[in-house]
Amino acid sequence: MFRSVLVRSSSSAKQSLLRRNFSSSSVPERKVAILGAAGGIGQPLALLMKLNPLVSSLSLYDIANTPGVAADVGHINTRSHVVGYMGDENLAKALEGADLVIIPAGVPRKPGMTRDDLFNINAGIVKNLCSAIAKYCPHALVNMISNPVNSTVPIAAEIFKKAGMYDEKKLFGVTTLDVVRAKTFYAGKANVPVAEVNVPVIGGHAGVTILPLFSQATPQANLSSDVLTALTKRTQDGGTEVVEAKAGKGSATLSMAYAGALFADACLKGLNGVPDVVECSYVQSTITELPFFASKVRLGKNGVEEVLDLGPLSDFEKEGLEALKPELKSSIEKGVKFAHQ
Ligand SMILES: NC(=O)c1ccc[n+]([C@@H]2O[C@H](COP(=O)([O-])OP(=O)(O)OC[C@H]3O[C@@H](n4cnc5c(N)ncnc54)[C@H](O)[C@@H]3O)[C@@H](O)[C@H]2O)c1
Ligand SMILES: O=C(O)C[C@H](O)C(=O)O
Repeated sequence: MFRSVLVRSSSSAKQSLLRRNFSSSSVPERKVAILGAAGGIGQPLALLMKLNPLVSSLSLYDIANTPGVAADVGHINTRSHVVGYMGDENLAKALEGADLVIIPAGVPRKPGMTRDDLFNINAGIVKNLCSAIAKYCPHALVNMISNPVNSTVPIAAEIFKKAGMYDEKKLFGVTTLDVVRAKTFYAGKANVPVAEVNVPVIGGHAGVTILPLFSQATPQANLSSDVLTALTKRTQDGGTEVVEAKAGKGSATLSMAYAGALFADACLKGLNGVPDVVECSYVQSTITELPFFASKVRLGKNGVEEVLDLGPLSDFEKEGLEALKPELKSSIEKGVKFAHQ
């Protein structure tokens, strides 16, 4: 019985009342689709996006269990209209009209695995979902969470190119969790209020390809090189720290949902014309010789408005930058090759 449109958040009369109320406000209508919405990240991310007043329509898609998630989240008395969709045959409806698609679909790591060990399963999932995006919402921004992000973003780009709709300004690998972690760990060591901390994180999203730039952290603190080395390593290993603590029950979900919601909110603000929205993200880039690279990005009405320069790096960070390039290059090439098989 759940093979077609599944759960509506409230009666159609109530919905049209809501639409009337909001159409008179200056907040544009925005449809956000989450693919993998019933998963460990998908559920709390659905909750956080339901709380975001910039969202008018929330589309929750998964291969299983979306009826319950949509019914549950849909009862929350916030702006958006929630619809759950399940199964391949409903993917088109889930995507049609989406302004932003967030993809946390795929398997997570277990202890002892690298993110690249997820490639064989997740690459195929991402390929299929991106083919559908190309068909049903080619103008949407895409926030890729599924790992290995260093490869899944290039896969998405190639699928979009094949479909003739690739716009490099609209494809983002979500690396916000690295920034969230760098801020938390830095605030602890620098003994400054975490809410005031900013730390850019560049490169990619796996091990040494994650490079926090503590030399650019604000507020600056006089930390020793040993402390900075340890902070860098902890940021690079943050995902593994969670995978090990969860002992076989998956990877970061709650902090990732928070990070995913932050990044999605920034994308929506950019789409809505809010000026000076800057976040780190893994995007098509020319600031290094690598075709995809995470750095600070200014978001605007069409997605990426500007990929910002790296700024001055310490000698330690310069070494880290050179050290990450071979792994990132090979992950990108692996993704590109897969998309053409
Ligand atoms: N970018 C990051 O910083 C970051 C952080 C944490 C996790 N991740 C990655 O996010 C992914 C999801 O992690 P999780 O903990 O939510 O996993 P999970 O297993 O709890 O949830 C994944 C969900 O995807 C769904 N799914 C599988 N195939 C699908 C398809 N074809 N279409 C739609 N949905 C599909 C599953 O049914 C499941 O509900 C993993 O690849 C993980 O490594 C990335
Ligand atoms: O570490 C993982 O496998 C999940 C995610 O990429 C993370 O950084 O937490």
